Amino acid sequence: MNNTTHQKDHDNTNIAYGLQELNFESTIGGMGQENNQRTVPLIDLTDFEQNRDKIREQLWHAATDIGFFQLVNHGIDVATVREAFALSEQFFALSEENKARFPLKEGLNAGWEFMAQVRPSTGTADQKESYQITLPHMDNLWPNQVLVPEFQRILLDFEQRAWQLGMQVLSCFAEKLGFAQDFFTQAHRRDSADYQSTLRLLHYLPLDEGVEPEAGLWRAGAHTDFDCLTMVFQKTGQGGLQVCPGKEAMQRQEWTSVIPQDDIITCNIGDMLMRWSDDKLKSTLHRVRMPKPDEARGPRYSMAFFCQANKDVMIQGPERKYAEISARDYLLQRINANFSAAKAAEK
Ligand SMILES: O=C(O)CCC(=O)C(=O)O
Ligand SMILES: [Fe+2]
Repeated sequence: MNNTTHQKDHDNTNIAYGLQELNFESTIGGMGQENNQRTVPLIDLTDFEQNRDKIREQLWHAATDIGFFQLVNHGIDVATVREAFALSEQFFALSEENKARFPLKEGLNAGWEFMAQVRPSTGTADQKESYQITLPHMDNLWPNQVLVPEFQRILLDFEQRAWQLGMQVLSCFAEKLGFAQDFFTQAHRRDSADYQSTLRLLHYLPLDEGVEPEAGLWRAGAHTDFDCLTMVFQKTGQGGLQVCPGKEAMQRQEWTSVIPQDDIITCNIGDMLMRWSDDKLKSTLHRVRMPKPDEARGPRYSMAFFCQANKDVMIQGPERKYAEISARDYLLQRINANFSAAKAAEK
């Protein structure tokens, strides 16, 4: 097989994969029903190195089964998490004019956007705004010391801590997949210009008093994540995240609520790691629903850290189930697929 044909085969595989994902996403945007019998496993990271064997098995079980797990005693102090949340709230409280000084850099996951994310599953914009930090692309995107004092210093430190914890979790998956323990750490090097892991601050908009939201609106429409591992920091009492794990749940459109807590991090596997693990680790569909009439109508804040392999890293599982693809091309393909689906939904 010559190089060109070989390349074409790869492309076809990738396109087929993308379409399959999309068809599936566009059928899953409805309300469905709740099933709160299922639970998301809670994994205690106390004395991680001493307990590595046990923790590795617990992580693997959760990630190959439901694709979601929660971490407790994870080493990021709750005061540090609250400090980051406080800065996030200060940023989103700025005037629109001030926030608009830090516009999202298209395709780079850096900067501020307001209701700009349209999900293929729903065809509507998520009822949220976000500010994303992706280290190589932050020129002109940091609010200064007058606008939000200490924003840059504290959030850079927080990003580093989140990265470190993410790499710790990924080291367990690396071992189970037969890779070196630091395999994913090398693939997510923070000092590289190809780094594309992202810390995203999220502000889901409050509901107007006495006005019921239109049907079909979501704080975050049903989706799977593109990355390897997502770590979501949430606040006690600010619920809404729901997961739909596996084929059976999907057929019945059954959604299970995740209970948020300040000192717990909710994690999920993304599509990139699912592919990298030859589909052993599960990237599970999830969404953030609007508050019900009897629930608090205030804003919801969360912070998500997305571990996305550096652009130049080649992705292929130990069993070579899928063609090799660079992390750059993989993400571009997923983003483009979403973009065309959003366009199609507008028509
Ligand atoms: O805010 C949350 O709880 C989840 C956010 C999420 O799923 C995402 O940003 O991909
Ligand atoms: Fe997500």
